[in-house]
Amino acid sequence: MTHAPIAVALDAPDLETAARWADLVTPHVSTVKVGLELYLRYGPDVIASVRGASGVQVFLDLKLHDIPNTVAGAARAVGRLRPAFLTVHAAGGPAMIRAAVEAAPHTKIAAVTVLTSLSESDLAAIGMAGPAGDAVRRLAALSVEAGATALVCSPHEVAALRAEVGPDITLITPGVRPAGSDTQDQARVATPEQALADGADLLVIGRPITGSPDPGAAAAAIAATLRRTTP
Ligand SMILES: O=C(O)c1cc(=O)[nH]c(=O)n1[C@@H]1O[C@H](COP(=O)(O)O)[C@@H](O)[C@H]1O
Repeated sequence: MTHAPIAVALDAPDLETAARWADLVTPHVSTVKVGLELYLRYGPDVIASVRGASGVQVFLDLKLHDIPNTVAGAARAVGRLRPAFLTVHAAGGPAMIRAAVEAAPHTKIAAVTVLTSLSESDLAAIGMAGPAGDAVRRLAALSVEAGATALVCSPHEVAALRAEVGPDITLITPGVRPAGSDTQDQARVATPEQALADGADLLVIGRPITGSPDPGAAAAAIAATLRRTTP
């Protein structure tokens, strides 16, 4: 059975829970994602714990955002753990993105464009020129120019970005919710089927899977809907 192009966000309060979720979902998905909550609590050891025996691909989501020299040092430090992806904020600018790319040559640097939790009115409040689609395209173009080989955007922008950046850039979409499920703190959302049909390569899904009483079954169910979407 092929693994669905899903990165399960292991946003757990403790390592035991994260490792259990990882064990349950890895038969069904390609990737597990370690974010700030786990990494700040447990540090590098968390990567080996969630990779487990399966050797599943690990996405390290630290959303680095600092001056280029500091980001280079941070990317070098975690690049040794060989995550498949490492996130940086595209708003850190081209020199920062390039510094991360050069410091972690074995990892795909994924530039986060506009957080999926932000609405048009949030963009206005922080003084970012919108609409969101335009901001995402602007940030994506400068990220790719700076050497990023992956981009994080919402499912709303993925079709336009695919047309803009071509087939070789990995497009990653959080803000994914199965039809009828709670959007929680996400603002720009779509279903897994829609995100995939619009050109996403990897769907980041957390609580719809990990909040389920049976995360393995939830991951398998979403994976099955994606198999029906793929031509
Ligand atoms: O970089 C990310 O993964 C990310 C970027 C973004 O714009 N929005 C976003 O939700 N994420 C992450 O994707 C995951 C979404 O989780 P759920 O909302 O529970 O599906 C969380 O771990 C977020 O940190």
